[in-house]
Amino acid sequence: MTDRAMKGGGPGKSGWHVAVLGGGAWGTALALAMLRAGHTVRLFARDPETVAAIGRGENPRYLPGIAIAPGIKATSDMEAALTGADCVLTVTPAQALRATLAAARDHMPAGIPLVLCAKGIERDTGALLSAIAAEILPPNPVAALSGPSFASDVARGLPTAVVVAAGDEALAANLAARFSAENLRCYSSDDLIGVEIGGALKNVFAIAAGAVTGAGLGASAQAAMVTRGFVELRRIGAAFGARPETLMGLSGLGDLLLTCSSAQSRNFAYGLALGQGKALSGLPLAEGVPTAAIAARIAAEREIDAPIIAAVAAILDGTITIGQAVTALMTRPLKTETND
Ligand SMILES: NC(=O)C1=CN([C@@H]2O[C@H](COP(=O)(O)OP(=O)(O)OC[C@H]3O[C@@H](n4cnc5c(N)ncnc54)[C@H](OP(=O)(O)O)[C@@H]3O)[C@@H](O)[C@H]2O)C=CC1
Ligand SMILES: O=C(CO)COP(=O)(O)O
Repeated sequence: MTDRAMKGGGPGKSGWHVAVLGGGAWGTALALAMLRAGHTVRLFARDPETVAAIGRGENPRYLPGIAIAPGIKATSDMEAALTGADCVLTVTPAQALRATLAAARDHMPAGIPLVLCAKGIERDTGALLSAIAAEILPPNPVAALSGPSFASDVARGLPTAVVVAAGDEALAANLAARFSAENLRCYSSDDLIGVEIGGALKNVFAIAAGAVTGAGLGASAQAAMVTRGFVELRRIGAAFGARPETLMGLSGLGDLLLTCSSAQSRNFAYGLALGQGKALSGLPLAEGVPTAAIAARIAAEREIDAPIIAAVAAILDGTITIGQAVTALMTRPLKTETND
């Protein structure tokens, strides 16, 4: 761990200056969580209206009805957000991470940890977010924060558990200790890739779960899809070098349970609309849409058996209907149940 990444570490932690990049639902919720954990927080939002709203103590576009504490200083000035930061949380969508880091690069303090909080795989390249960070900001150690955590729950201070992962175990433990607060319990992990894969792929199955519900396919189909989807998640995880036990944890099974069972999930809600044949334009961010396409490509290229991911990708690009996908999945050759 670098000196900057360790600064002020150890028992009796002192507050950090935390920069949060992204003024959407999750960025705002994490800013509140960081404040509660005893840090000073600057939040970068590219939209001046969001900055002004946070200044008034609200973010009605992304977290309606939730009061934003005055301690959160919002700005559209990247340099002002990053100057003097001890740690940066990147909370723009996965497909925007490259642009966010490029905009931050010239102002990023050397050696401070970057904590990736988006969930996805880059659509065009197949890169995990940690690989993008390492490419654009090689001097900064990288971590990821993931797990079952709806922004509105965290913003309200409801009890939530997440996992903070970094290749450097000591960094992960330091970040987890610093981010934890009364109602935010952060576990640590040194399986960065496992935690990233779990968070990214669960979104694809959350879309599928919403579609199963929306199309009225029944609770049995739902359970079968989530179970077999989890097998696919672990197969792709294994191909990336994720540890199987990581995927049994919060960022994997935990996040699947949450987002495959609740219309509060935007990915589930997207699938629900799809299953009901409703319009999809104008729906909130559904990270599983680009991730389904690239995950299907990765699975095909690496010859990983992932028929549900392939079906979700094909439904989303309009190649097949939900009905055709169900028929294809139900009529695959019978086989022994293998769960790996
Ligand atoms: N919401 C949740 O419950 C959780 C979300 N996450 C993950 O966090 C990530 C962000 O999600 P969330 O905050 O909910 O999304 P939102 O849609 O609520 O907010 C996205 C934010 O990113 C900004 N943004 C979008 N595109 C760009 C860009 N190209 N450059 C700079 N800023 C951009 C938006 O700015 P603008 O308003 O100007 O468009 C907005 O501030 C996702 O990967 C999601 O999976 C993880 C856990 C929980
Ligand atoms: O990742 C999340 C909760 O852990 C949020 O899920 P959605 O992006 O589907 O709302």
